[in-house]
Amino acid sequence: MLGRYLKNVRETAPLIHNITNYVTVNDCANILLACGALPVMADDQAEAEAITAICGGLTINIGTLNSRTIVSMLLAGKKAAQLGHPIVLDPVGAGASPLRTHTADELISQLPLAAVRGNISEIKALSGSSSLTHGVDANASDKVTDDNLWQHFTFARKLAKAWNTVIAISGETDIVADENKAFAIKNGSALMSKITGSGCMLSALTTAYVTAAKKTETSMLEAVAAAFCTMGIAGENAADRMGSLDGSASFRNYLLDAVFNMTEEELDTKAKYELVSYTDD
Ligand SMILES: Nc1ncnc2c1ncn2[C@@H]1O[C@H](COP(=O)(O)OP(=O)(O)O)[C@@H](O)[C@H]1O
Ligand SMILES: Cc1ncsc1CCOP(=O)(O)O
Ligand SMILES: [Mg+2]
Repeated sequence: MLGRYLKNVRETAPLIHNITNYVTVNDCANILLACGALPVMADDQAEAEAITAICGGLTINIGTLNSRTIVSMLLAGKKAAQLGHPIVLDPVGAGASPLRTHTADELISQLPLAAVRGNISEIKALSGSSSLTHGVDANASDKVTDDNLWQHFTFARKLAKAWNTVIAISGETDIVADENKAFAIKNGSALMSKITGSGCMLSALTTAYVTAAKKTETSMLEAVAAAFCTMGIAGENAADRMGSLDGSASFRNYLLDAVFNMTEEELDTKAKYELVSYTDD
């Protein structure tokens, strides 16, 4: 059932505006091209609104935020909201410094977000729960496991309701939730945490999928889950390709190749998830 969301991306080829960090910007542009979308990176306040206006969706990634780009994020976000374009926020490093946490809080309170995609420590830091973000990586003590899965479903659901968005938490087990339903996704490879950018790429991919979902009037929640399964399956396929002399640089290339070569059928058959619908309040 998720394969059609990849088809939607390839058929609509959405142009995505990314205000993102200078560490992984090239990977984000390439993964958008690999899935069938088109990227444009633009973070100057003099053009942020104009670029947003010609695009279909917006990614805001605070990975290397600064006082200049924060203004651009808000300008582009407000323009996107005015035009009804989906916005995905990646709160990279929220919890690691007051600037990151306060900026992410401000973006969440001022913008209508289609999804907030972060690792568990970033999302916990923004929820007000205690969390020790490990720089831009999740802290091992925050990990989602089979034993605490239901606690995290409840946590994500409450936050989705409070922020009126899809909460998309990545890790070995991903959680993608709105206030009514939640996916627990088990695709992926441990090698994905050995490269920088797997989370940023996933956020850009998520923007492509939700923008295509908006254009085709399909489900936002399922679109985010489809982006997560695409990334996870791509990680598995890339890991399968690793030779004896391959390391993290090859893995990064194989990951892009795997998204480029992903088929709708593969997404349907290899996606590993549990879908929970809530019946109570
Ligand atoms: N140990 C793991 N096993 C399987 N997949 C993983 C693992 N760690 C991360 N991933 C995958 O890597 C991608 C990025 O997630 P994550 O590392 O949590 O983001 P970030 O880089 O923002 O911290 C997601 O698709 C996630 O499912
Ligand atoms: C290392 C680093 N520092 C600032 S942004 C960034 C990239 C983070 O990328 P990801 O969250 O996808 O690993
Ligand atoms: Mg990240």
